[in-house]
Amino acid sequence: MTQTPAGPFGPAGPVGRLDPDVAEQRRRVREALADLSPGATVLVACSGGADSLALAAALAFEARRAAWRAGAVVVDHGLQAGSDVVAARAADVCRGLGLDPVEVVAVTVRPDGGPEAGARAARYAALEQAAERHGAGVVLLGHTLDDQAESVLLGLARGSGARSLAGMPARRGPWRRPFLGVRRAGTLRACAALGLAPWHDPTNGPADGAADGAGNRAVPDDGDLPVRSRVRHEALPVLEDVLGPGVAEALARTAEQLREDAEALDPLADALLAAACVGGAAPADAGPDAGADAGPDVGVLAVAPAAVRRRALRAFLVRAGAPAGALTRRHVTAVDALVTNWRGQGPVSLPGGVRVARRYGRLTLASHEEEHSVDVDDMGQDLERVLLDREQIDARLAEMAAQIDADYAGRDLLLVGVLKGAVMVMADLSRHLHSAVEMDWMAVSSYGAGTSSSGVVRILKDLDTDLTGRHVLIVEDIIDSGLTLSWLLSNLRTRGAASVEIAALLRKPEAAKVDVSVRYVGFDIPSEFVVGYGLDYAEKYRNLPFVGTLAPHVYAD
Ligand SMILES: O=P(O)(O)OC[C@H]1O[C@H](OP(=O)(O)OP(=O)(O)O)[C@H](O)[C@@H]1O
Ligand code: HPA
Repeated sequence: MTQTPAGPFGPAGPVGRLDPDVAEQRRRVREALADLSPGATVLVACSGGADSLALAAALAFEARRAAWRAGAVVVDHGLQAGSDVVAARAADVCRGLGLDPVEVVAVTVRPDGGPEAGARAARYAALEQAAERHGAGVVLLGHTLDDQAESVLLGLARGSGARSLAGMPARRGPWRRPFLGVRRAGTLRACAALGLAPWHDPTNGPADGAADGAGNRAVPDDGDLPVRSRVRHEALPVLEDVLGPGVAEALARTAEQLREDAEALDPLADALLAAACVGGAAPADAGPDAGADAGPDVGVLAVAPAAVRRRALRAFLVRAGAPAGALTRRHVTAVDALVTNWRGQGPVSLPGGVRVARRYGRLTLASHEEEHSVDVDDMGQDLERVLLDREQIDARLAEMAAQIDADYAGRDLLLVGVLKGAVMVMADLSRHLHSAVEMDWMAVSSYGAGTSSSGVVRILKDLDTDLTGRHVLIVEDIIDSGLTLSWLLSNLRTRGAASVEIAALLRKPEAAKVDVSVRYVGFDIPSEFVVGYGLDYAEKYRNLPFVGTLAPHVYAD
């Protein structure tokens, strides 16, 4: 096929065989825009570097054939002296290619989050506005296979997840990247074949075609070459040398595979989050005054595969206001531990001032005032898992109190607490009662420092109150073997009480050695040794605000 020359920057190359790189790049643009109708407006983001210049040339050529209106936007980031001159020159080249409209947009780069991120944000915002101004539904970006490979390598080195390793998509919203399968060297060859002289960004290292596909200006790192540029010029060539050619292509393929995986997993994560949020206000719905908004149910999240659950958590955190770019795997792992490794830990602080706590079996957005009143972090190391959190306990005690109020209506009630374990239950249960009750205390012991009942109950402190004719309710933290309460029940019944009943927060049905009739039970729990909320191991852990099991190392010590 022969070409007609069309000026120094014209769409056609020198007369003769069509350059294979030019042909391939035009084909890629044609395929990327196959859905556009004649008359459609397309813009190309052009920095003047080889990638975006080759893309601009391919677009200009294809636009003529397909009768699209094709223009270019050159973003001047103002990060280097003379950047306006470089931008004006790039715009001239685009005009020379026959693109119209062509405009230079100067942007102010905000340094928050680093100059590179700031430049990217400013550039995309400017391109979006330009697309709107010109009625363009599509903006072409010149990222190449090398850009993709560099991103994947950087991501791998930083331990990123599949979402960021998946690199840049060929299409999202108005953005299209026709050159993701094109090597950077190919854009340089195409420019040479077309007689185009690309601009070389000095901060990008040795001359190779300069800024990346979307006109990204790399920003010097400690006065050194930017990291990305070093990956390009040092790391990738070394890898190709050691592993053989094709490393960049392989990395780009990895991105493609991970993108497919991410695309399959993201909807599953969205569905999981939606299911977990049923019954609670989604964080987005919560008003600004809400101290703690009901978030996803940990029970629903916990049974999901880790890959889906962690994605769902990430989505929850981003919706709650944590900036996606600042959320690392470490953050998500800490929140995941609230779901899968709950040891009563306090709220997790995240970027963007977001704080997530676990309350009432849900992840909630915690306000700063809402700290745990007891810092359990030291004791938390000794715990294996939380069996009942403080909210579950409190809710159950309120129910039990309502029942007790109803059952004893019109009668004077004497609560007998069994020291020491029942202190918390007595304090919280009695405060949920609406009638005026009396309290007395007994201290008995059957466990000492061990984890199983000796069966021998000793009275360490007896009651001060005469039980004759009294309605007595024994308040206990736990019924394990039942030996203590069985003994206590018969002891108190010999004292002339009108009635003696038991209210116990916990009961271990599988551990019962004797049958004890308990009128009010908070929770039946498995036959494991538990601590917290009054329950001790060798006198420790009584002050934990929840009930949990101890890690094996505690017993081993
Ligand atoms: O059903 P059982 O197997 O008899 O166990 C239950 C008893 O054990 C605990 O007391 P502990 O003797 O440990 O004394 P404490 O309350 O001072 O911790 C608990 O407070 C019960 O009173
Ligand atoms: O599981 C328990 N933990 C602490 N104290 C106890 N006393 C009886 N059972 C227990």
